[in-house]
Amino acid sequence: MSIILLVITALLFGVLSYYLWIWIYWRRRGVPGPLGYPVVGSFLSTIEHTNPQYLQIREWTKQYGSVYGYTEGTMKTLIVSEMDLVHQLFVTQYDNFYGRKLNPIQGDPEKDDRANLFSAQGYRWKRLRAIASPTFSNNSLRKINLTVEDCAIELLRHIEEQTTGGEPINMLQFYQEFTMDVIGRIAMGQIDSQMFRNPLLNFVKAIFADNRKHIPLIGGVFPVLAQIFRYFMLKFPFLGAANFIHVHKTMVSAVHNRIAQREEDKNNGIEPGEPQDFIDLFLDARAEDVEHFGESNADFSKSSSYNNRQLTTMEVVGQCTVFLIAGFDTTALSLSYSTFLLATHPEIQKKLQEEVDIECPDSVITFDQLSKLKYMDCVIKETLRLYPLGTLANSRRCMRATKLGNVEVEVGTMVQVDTWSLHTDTKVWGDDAKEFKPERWLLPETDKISQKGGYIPFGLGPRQCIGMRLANMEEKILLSHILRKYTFKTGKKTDIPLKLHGRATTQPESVWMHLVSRN
Ligand code: HEM
Repeated sequence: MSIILLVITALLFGVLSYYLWIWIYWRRRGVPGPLGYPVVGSFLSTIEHTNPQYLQIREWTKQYGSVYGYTEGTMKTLIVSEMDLVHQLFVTQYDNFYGRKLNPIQGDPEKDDRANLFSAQGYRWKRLRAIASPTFSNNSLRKINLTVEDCAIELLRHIEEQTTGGEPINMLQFYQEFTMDVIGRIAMGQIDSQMFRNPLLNFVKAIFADNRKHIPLIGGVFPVLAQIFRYFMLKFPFLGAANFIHVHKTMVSAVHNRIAQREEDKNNGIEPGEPQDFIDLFLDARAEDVEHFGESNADFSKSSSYNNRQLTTMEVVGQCTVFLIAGFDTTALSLSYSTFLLATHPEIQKKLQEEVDIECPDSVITFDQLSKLKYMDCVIKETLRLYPLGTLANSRRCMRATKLGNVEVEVGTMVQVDTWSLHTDTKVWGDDAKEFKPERWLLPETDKISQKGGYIPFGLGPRQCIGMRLANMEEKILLSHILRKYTFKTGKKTDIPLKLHGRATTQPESVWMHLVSRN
């Protein structure tokens, strides 16, 4: 009995010592930062939906400087907000940082059959990126442009219906309907518009909502149990992943239905036509007989000539799902922030309306007209400078021990860019860094800041956001259509300043606007 007690005590002591050792990881290395609490580290400060983690990180940067570290359970994260270090992380030291920060609950990016472009790393990422890239080429976007235009006109119809009595509307909700419609139609075979009656929307929205704090917590604090919990979580939706499982299952059946349809067409001698959506595009790259390619990342290097261009069925599902999730929320938020900034800066809104009136005089807005909207570009860029809503993705995992600035970074350490601080750093942007000034983007030196790592709303380097140009196109088309007819005006219900919340992305709670007709 006493031996059992002794063993248990020794085990407990060992486990506790391990957690304490990790907890003071950055202190041991002489790197400043918040300590938080033993075992959980700073998790309690980064996990609350009402206290967005990236705004918390910005607060810590004010306190600890541009390079500091914190722990979340066993996860060790170095925060950087210096332009030079960001450039090293994403570009010059890419080979040392080719993975992204992931919680162990998200699965093993090298083995998981559901890995997607966002989570994959090394060879696997390279293969997925090579297959997905043509989807966002100029030619593909030109075709997608027609669908986006169609969705914009449909949204305008809803706006008209719901603002006839001069009532304000929550633009965030309208933009979510729009982006969900676009991505549903281009990613997953949705035929017609389902605006304001899309059964999938609430499930996708809920993925970004606040009911799953225990999931990152379990993954971060008990990485050894993460895979077991993940297994049960995906089997039993009540454990917290119900919304994700629903979206995943919907995608699985959309992909399987399409495979069956293509088989039937083939048997009936019908030639495959042009790909209709992302499912078709990815199915064209599907391998018949492999379940997982099992690449080894051991000798991964940027210059490798690895060139397998095939996908497993589960990878097809994974790609479409990640495009649905990544493409829906981010673009709707970007539109919402632009709307808020335009309404609170009427002179800028007027200037933008003048540009749209001149460049887009006809009822249809063409792909080529979009490149003429120079001031619109400035407005969108400046919005994302002040509200870099997708900061979560601006992270990397150290894959080879190296040095970043003065800090020795060990394999497995995560590095997160504090994009909110970087984007308003007065050393980079000048004294007016916090002001909304789209004109700054007319100066050639501003674009140089982007190349040097000072402006990264879509990240930088080989893993830069693949949907950047699609998002830009959606925003330009929709804003042009709206601004030709209406002027955004704030009202009693508008939160000024915006109330921000969120975890994966940083979102306004609402963006209530009056849409005043220009006629
Ligand atoms: C305003 C809208 C958007 C913002 C602000 C945004 C932001 C970001 C950021 C910051 C990254 C990380 C880049 C890096 O690590 O260097 C990223 C990656 C990614 N984004 Fe976006 N994004 C947006 C729209 C979209 C859209 C429309 C899609 C797809 C339809 C998309 C799909 C992805 C994917 C798949 C990745 C991972 C790329 C990779 O690792 O190779 N995003 N995004």
